[in-house]
Amino acid sequence: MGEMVFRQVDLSTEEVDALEARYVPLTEAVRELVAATILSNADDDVVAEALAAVREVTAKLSASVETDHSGVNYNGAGRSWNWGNAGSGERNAIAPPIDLKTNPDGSTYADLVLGAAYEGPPGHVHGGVSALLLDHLMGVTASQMSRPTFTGTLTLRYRNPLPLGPIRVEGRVAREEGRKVFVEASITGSDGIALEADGVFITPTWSPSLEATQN
Ligand SMILES: CCCCCCCC(=O)SCCNC(=O)CCNC(=O)[C@H](O)C(C)(C)COP(=O)(O)OP(=O)(O)OC[C@H]1O[C@@H](n2cnc3c(N)ncnc32)[C@H](O)[C@@H]1OP(=O)(O)O
Repeated sequence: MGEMVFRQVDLSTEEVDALEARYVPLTEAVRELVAATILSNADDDVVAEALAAVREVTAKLSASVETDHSGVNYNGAGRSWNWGNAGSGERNAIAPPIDLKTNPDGSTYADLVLGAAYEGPPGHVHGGVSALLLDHLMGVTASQMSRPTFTGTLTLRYRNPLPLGPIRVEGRVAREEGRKVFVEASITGSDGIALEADGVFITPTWSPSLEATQN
C-alpha cells in the first residue's frame, strides 16, 4: 500500500478559515466557468480571448504551487481540511457543491443543485456522480468525523432517473459489527426518490500515519 499521511499543520483555526475563505469564491467562479464552457455559443474571437485569459490566470496561480495533492490536514484544535477531496473539497471546482449537515442522531443530509457539468443521460445526473455523492456522504456518516472509515462495499440501486436541478442526499448508520459500519442512504430529486444505497465502511487495522509539519 502507498503511504497515506494525515498531516498535522501548525495553523490556527482562524488562519485555516481565512485561507479557505480566500479560495472558496474562486472555486465557485471556476464552477461557473465550467458550466459556461459547456453551454456557451460564443464565436471564435470570444473563445480565443477566454482561452488566453484562463491560461494567464492559471499560470499565475500555478507559480506558487508546492505539492501535487492537497492531502488531509488537521491542526491542534481538531479543525481538519481536505481542500482537494473529489467528493467535497472546498477548493475543488470538480467536486459537486455539497455542504453536508449532521443531525443530532448522527444521520446526515445535503441539499444541493447539480447543473450542466454533472449530466449523464440528457437532462439527468450521471450515475457516477450519484455514486460519488453517496460514497462521500456515507463515508462521513460512518466515520462520525471521529474515526477513519474506508468504503469496503457500496451497493447502489438506480430506481429512477435523477433530473438535473435540486437534489437531497440522506444517510444513516443502520448497524455496526466490530470494525464494520453498515450505512444506508438515498438520493431524492424533483421527481422523487431516484437512488437507494447501502454500504459497508470499515475502520482498517492499520492506523493512518500522522506527520507533524511546521508551516
Ligand atoms: C471523513 C472522510 C470520509 C470520506 C469518505 C470517502 C470514502 C472513500 O472513498 S474511501 C476510498 C475507497 N476505499 C478504499 O480505498 C478501501 C480499500 N480497501 C481497504 O483498504 C481494505 O480492504 C479495508 C480497509 C476496506 C478492509 O481491510 P481490513 O481491515 O484488512 O479487512 P479485514 O481485516 O480483512 O476484514 C475486516 C472485516 O471486514 C470485512 N470486509 C473486508 N473487506 C470488505 C469489503 N471490501 N467489503 C465488505 N466487507 C469487507 C471482512 O469480511 C471482515 O469481517 P468479519 O470481521 O466479520 O470477518
